[in-house]
Amino acid sequence: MIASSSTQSWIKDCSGNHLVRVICLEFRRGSSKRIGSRMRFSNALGSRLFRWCSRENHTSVRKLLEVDGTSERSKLLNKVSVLMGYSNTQCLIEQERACRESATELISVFKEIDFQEISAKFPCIKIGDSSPIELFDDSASMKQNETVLSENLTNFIQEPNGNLEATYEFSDKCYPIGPPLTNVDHLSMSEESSVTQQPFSNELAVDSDAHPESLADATVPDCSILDRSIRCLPGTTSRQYRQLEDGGFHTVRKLLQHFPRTYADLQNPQGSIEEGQYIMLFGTIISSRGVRIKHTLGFLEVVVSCSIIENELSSSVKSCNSGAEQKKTVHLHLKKFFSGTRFSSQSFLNCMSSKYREGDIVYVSGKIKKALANHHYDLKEYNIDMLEEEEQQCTLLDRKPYPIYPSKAGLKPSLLSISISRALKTLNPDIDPMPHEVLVEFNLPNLFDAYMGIHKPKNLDEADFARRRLIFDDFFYLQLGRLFQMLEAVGTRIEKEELLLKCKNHELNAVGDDEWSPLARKLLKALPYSLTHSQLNAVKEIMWDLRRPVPMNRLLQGDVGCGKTIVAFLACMEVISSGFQAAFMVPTEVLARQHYGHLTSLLEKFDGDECKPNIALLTGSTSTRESRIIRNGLKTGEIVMVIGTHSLIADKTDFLALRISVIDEQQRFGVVQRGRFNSKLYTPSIKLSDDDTISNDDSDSEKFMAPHVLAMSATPIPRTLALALYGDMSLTQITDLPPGRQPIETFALEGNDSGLETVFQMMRDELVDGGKVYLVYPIIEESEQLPQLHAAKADFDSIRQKFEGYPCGLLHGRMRSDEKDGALSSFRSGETRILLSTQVIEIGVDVPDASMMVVMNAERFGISQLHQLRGRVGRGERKSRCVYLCSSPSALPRLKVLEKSSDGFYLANADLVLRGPGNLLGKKQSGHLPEFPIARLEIDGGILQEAHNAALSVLGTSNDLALYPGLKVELSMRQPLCILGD
Ligand SMILES: Nc1ncnc2c1ncn2[C@@H]1O[C@H](COP(=O)(O)OP(=O)(O)OP(=O)(O)O)[C@@H](O)[C@H]1O
Repeated sequence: MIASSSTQSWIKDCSGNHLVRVICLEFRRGSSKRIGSRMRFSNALGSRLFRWCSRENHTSVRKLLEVDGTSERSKLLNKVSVLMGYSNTQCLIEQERACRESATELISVFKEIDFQEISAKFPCIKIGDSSPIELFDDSASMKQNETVLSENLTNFIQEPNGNLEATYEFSDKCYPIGPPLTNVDHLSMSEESSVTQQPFSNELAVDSDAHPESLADATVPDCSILDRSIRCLPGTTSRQYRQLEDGGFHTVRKLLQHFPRTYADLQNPQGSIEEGQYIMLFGTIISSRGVRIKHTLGFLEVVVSCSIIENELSSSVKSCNSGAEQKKTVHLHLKKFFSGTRFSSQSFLNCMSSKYREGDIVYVSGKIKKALANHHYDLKEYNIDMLEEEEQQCTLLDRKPYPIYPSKAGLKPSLLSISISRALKTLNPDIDPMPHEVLVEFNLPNLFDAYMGIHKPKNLDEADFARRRLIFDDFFYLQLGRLFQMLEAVGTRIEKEELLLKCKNHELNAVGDDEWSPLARKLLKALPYSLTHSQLNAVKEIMWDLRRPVPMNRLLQGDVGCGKTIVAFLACMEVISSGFQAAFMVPTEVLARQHYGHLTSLLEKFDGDECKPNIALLTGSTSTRESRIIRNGLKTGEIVMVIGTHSLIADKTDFLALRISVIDEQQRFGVVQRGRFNSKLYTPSIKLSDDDTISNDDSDSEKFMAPHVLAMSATPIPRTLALALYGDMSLTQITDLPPGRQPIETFALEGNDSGLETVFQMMRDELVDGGKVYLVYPIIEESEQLPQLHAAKADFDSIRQKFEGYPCGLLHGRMRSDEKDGALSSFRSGETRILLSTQVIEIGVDVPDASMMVVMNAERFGISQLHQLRGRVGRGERKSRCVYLCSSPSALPRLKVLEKSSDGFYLANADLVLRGPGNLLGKKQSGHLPEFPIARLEIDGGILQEAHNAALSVLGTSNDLALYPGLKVELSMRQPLCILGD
């Protein structure tokens, strides 16, 4: 071992005496501590030396000191001793012992060091700072630690009764994160030493069972503790940090939000054990051995002894007799085989078996493979969780539920469990940013108790209570973020309060139809029907919103065919009447044309030409010339309303004074697309006409405003889902259907030959009766991969032949838009009586006298989608029928749900439960649905509503959250933009 003389002198000069102290202490530790801690201290020493060396650029020393994770601690000490001029560690120790035997002597030597001189010479070296640098990478907390440590050291030097070992012990271990250190900062030395006398950080941090109040003095309230790096967790090795970080657990919060998938019952189950049975038992390791079978094969066998209660019958009989529970002991043999020369070596196997010590309490789960002998069983597919910490063993004895964690990113559940326990110990009881009144109002535990309760419950009720709080948080911050953003867009405090009031009380705000603008009243008059009760209420509510200077953000929701379109048209007329423009965006061209046709036909019925608004249709297939003219008209204000597809939000489409944007089938547009309308600002002072019946006096001060947004959803999303998705939107629901509608008779049949024949007969009857039939297909052309699927194009000829005399049409997404338009208008006019189509008709197609629908391969569609399709019939007064054909009988039970109910909300809930919320919206949309770590929308809707109310009341108290800085920080940590799904 060679080291340059300059290096040797550097080491000697800079810190020789200090290193001697360290080596002595390390050496003493070596004879008293367990392997794990020895390694940790070695690493700390090594890392510190590395740091010194690299800062001084002593590459030769760095090389010399290179130690891998498995190096012996003594090797490292030897290397350092040699560098310092001793022949080995033993020699160093002996020489040192001769002159400094006691700790007092060590102190006096330590005091002899001229720290100032050394610090001046080597500013990079913090004398006495033995913090485990490698274990931290949070630079902020590092700096804090360094300051505290150097202060501590200075204090220590000045403190005559200081104890070097205590200081070393204090500084060498990991530190509790941020806040406690700040506290230490304030402590006088005597107070501090009383803390540091204890073994580190587990004691400094919170005892899991301690009462919060008792800890309040020891910690500084700080919820940011949750977002500290996991590198602050005490007792974790560098390797474990790396593993955890690789698994995505970068922060304490991430760890704590890894919730148990279940809790094991501490009572080993009653009853007998049988082959093939899956068991979960607590037990004690009674032996562990590594056996080498041959050159390349070996195995590890751990035998666990578990005590179980005899089966119920015998137990009750015996307990009657003896008055005590009858227990029997079973032995589980857990074998793991290793192949390859390296892994079958005896030393490797011994090393593996040493991990399982006799007497250790473990939790074993797995499948009984076979009985080896009486009460001895071989286990397969097993998992073994070591209950390493005393606390966990207490849990066992106290019969508390034992949390079982799902593994993640290949991390062992046991590592996760231990790390979570460590994370819990670093928590303060006052990490909770939630206002106390919210906790009281909604009967919730505080966050500290919730984390404790979910990870270390005393009983299942406590776990449940904790879960409720954590679900509440998931929803609360989502709602708070959305509402907060909504308020941000509004100017004054009064407006904000008004907006919040509106969110709370729907019924308060409405404008009677006698107060509507002339255009809206004219449209109402032109309708061949009168509005239903809920249509009327919806319009009144929207009109109220339109008269306010703040942008409306409203979701109009209603079942298929309930008549949402006319509500939106009336809102547009109101805005146009006051001299502004309206945009109506739909997801498909077919729908855009249909709405355009519908509105123009209504406008034709207006008395007098002079007041007819100028409306336009702008879609992807509008010719360049025509779209240029339309865009120009919108820019100059000549065109007051445009109906179209995505082209409406294109950058080149500019409006002079866009005041409302209606978005039909809004869940088909992303949040970003919806938001793009907001960038099409308008100036309230610019109006297209002088006919201003709406007072805008109060908005004079505003230069620009975002347009009102009226989103419509034909997919009946359950209220909970709507709230989660659009918590920032006011919700209006149309709950009734136009009068005269008859329930659609629905049948779910197997699409075999006889099923098909039955359906064709039904079709014939319908056509003879003057009806029109939709035939819906899952695909356009036949597929070799999916031969069981019927295809629209492939079936066209055979259907035409089968129903001779009844003209057929074809409609699918690959047709040109004029062809699609032609197919639909032929069907509408009755020129064709059968329309073979793909699901392009699912959205909004309105042919009121279509009276029958047959859906081929219905198993390919979701329940909500099938309900939506079915909504294409039964839109008039004619009795309608819908048949779902499926290719396999196994799909029938699911389809039968549709036979029983035509309530879109009920079906959407059923779909939500069956498929999960993400799927309900389709792949493309599920990105906009927030992911909740613990909550499930399907079942936790009630808590979502409470969280929504809580968010409203918090913002009602403090619009900008100025009174709740903790909540604001928490909100920013939870990144509301991600929550929004963008
Ligand atoms: N109050 C009413 N009385 C009678 N018919 C009505 C009434 N309101 C709307 N309708 C008619 O009901 C049909 C369906 O209306 P509309 O297309 O607006 O429904 P929707 O809610 O948009 O449904 P979808 O979700 O299918 O698009 C239309 O033909 C419309 O003219």
